[in-house]
Amino acid sequence: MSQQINPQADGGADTDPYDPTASSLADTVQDEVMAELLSIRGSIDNFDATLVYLLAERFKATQRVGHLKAVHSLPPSDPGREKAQIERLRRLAHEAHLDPEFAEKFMNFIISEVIRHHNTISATHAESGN
Ligand SMILES: O=C(O)C(=O)C[C@]1(C(=O)O)C=C[C@@H](O)C=C1
Repeated sequence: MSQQINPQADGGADTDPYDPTASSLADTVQDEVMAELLSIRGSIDNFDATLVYLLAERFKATQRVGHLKAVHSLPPSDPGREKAQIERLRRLAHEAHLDPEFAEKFMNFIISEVIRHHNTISATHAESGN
């Protein structure tokens, strides 16, 4: 349960400097409490790794959109699409008992980064003379 997903992500080399037991609490917490904390943290580590892989895949897809938009001289942002995405994600968040305000802020944070990437791709494309 507390095992990492994809423990061979470094190609199998035994060089991962990550210490899943790193903590500033060791001296202040009972052993049993620390054991339970570490067990829960094992799950948190797996969720965080999954989030990173999910975000990497999402950014791969949006990079493709960025190239398509640059080639066809389309604007980086699409407010109509964003409005629909945010409304949908707020609904999903509500169903999932996640704070819809947080879901919206998180989505807007990601989209603003995507638009920054789109602008970079567009500028590079323009420099290369279309
Ligand atoms: O679908 C697009 O047109 C995108 O550029 C992707 C994306 C997104 O990250 O989902 C980003 C910017 C747009 O304003 C809308 C959506």
